[in-house]
Amino acid sequence: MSLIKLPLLKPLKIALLQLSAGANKQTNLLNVENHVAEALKLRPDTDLIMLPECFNSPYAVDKFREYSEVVSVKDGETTKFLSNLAKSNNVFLVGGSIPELDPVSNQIYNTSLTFDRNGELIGKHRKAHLFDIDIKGGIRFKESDSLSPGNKASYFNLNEFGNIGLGICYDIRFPELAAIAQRKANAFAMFYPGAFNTTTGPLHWHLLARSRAVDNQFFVVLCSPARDLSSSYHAYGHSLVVDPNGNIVAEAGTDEEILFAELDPSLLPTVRSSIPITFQRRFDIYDDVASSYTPAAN
Ligand SMILES: O=C(O)CCC(=O)C(=O)O
Repeated sequence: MSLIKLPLLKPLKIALLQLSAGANKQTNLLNVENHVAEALKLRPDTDLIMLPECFNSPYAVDKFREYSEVVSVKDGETTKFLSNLAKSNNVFLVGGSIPELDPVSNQIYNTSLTFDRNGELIGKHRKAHLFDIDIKGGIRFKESDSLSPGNKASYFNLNEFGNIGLGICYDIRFPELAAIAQRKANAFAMFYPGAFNTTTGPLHWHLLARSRAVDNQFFVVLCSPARDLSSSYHAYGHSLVVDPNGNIVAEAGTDEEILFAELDPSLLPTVRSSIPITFQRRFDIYDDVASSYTPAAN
């Protein structure tokens, strides 16, 4: 079995900011700015900083429209803020997610924006799978009451570090997005800003992160909000970094925290030659998956 020829990429040093977000947007943005400064004080050689899902607003279906903004480096408050933050600190920034207002359709999306070191917007992902669940005695949440779904799988280029894929939270339950990033973009990692909760977090958070890592033999990075028991939604916390072998290499607790890790892409060829599933895929026998029937929900 031959080794896949991956270009020699640089290890990526990352910092995940596990933060809580309250009702005041300016306070939330200031909290981000302060934690970016703190992360870079602790580790000045950090290449990339990642924020959680919904870092500038409460995570609540009835609040998304009120907090939504257009995505525009010129006119969007949070887009401008993130762009300046990336540029002034000379870091890549995976900007968690924000409620986005599409000024043409008037629809709201749960959208993640990624910036390069010059503050250029290099990636935008609209959450493709909306979190509509109803667990008796657990949690009921219906994003589709106010949000619309995005309609594409996303992957971006981080210059000398290579390509990453990106999904948002519930997107992690659909292995196709990660597989597309690996197959189409040769991504070395999948990033998911994600706000699991105290019901589904203990059930599936680690399992899903490790599954996507093992499926694709790449890194999986999850950045959660901190848990805030005074808010209506109790985020799980436990921001996580999983290596291409499915090992958890860094994990946060439940409070606000900065989690550091290094993603070394030289691990990928080693893992892929040891257990060669990446080369053994049988697309000749599963090429009709996308067109197969969808069972009715009820
Ligand atoms: O999939 C889950 O259990 C949680 C998903 C979620 O909280 C979200 O998509 O925001």
